Amino acid sequence: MCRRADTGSVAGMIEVAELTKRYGSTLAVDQLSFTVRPGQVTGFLGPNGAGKSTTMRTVLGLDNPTSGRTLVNGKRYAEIRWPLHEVGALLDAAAVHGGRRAADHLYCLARANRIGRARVTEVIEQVGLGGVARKRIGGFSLGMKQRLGVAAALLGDPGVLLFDEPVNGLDPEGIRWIRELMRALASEGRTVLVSSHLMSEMALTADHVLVLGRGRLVTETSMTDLLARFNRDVLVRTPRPAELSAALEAAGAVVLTDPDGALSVTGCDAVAIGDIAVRHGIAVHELTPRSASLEEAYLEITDESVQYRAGLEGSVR
Ligand SMILES: Nc1ncnc2c1ncn2[C@@H]1O[C@H](COP(=O)(O)OP(=O)(O)OP(=O)(O)O)[C@@H](O)[C@H]1O
Repeated sequence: MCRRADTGSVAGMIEVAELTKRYGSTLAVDQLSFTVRPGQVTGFLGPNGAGKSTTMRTVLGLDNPTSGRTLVNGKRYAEIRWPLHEVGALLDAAAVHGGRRAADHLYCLARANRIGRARVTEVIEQVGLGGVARKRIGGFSLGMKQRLGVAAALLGDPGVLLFDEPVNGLDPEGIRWIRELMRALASEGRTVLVSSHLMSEMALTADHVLVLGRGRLVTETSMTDLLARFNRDVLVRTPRPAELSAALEAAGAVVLTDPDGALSVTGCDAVAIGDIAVRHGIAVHELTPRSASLEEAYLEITDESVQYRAGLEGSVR
């Protein structure tokens, strides 16, 4: 069961406030603010180099902000007495000591956080590594290392979890396992923040989405709203295209005629198009709302951010 820190209304929350991180002349994160809430999977989306890992590393106290702050359960990471009990993370699964045995790696972490050996056995079983617990990590596949990383993240039964690109390099079975795990953790009331550069991946896992572009928050929305925003047009097939086009245009729609005679209609939804056709006594053989693919939608959003920034750089500053 999920343990909760006694921190009032901020329990289970990740708060990023006005976070800026520079590496020399590189502005990795730029005045970034958002809050991640419990009980849902929050997707942290953005192209490579957008600043997702840097933000996560800062939340986990592995990097210091240039300015601004990050809080978990209302505290800076460094102020959390037994961190694994409050926040678990899977960052770079490959970054483990290959000479160690899997169980010993987890015992070390457990001891440092006052966690008993029984819990180590429990998480090893939970992630499906029971059969290789005494084996050296050096011989593990990436998928097994990923499972070991997840075991480490779950060790203290934390209410807040961060996963950085967790499906990278996994086989289909491993990918499904990670997705189901994240959904299960959120349904237990935990806060789950997961980064990805793939919109299609997020569509299958996330309830809520933060989109990052060049270190800035480009958009924050529910996955349902994001999908709805990218309804593109309605495909209409009719034996009387010229008459239906005229009727639709008279109602304010924009109508394009495809080479095969089908109509692409914007500015009018499928229901309104159907009603107009009936009013004019025109038969309709197909009426299909079309939306941009998720990847197209994502490219459109992140592209907007690039243009916006280019515009800014060329203006008042
Ligand atoms: N330790 C570092 N030193 C110098 N520059 C860095 C460092 N870490 C990140 N950066 C730079 O900061 C920017 C943001 O990188 P970051 O890894 O946070 O992005 P990301 O969205 O996680 O992308 P990716 O999916 O490729 O990891 C990039 O330009 C990157 O090159």
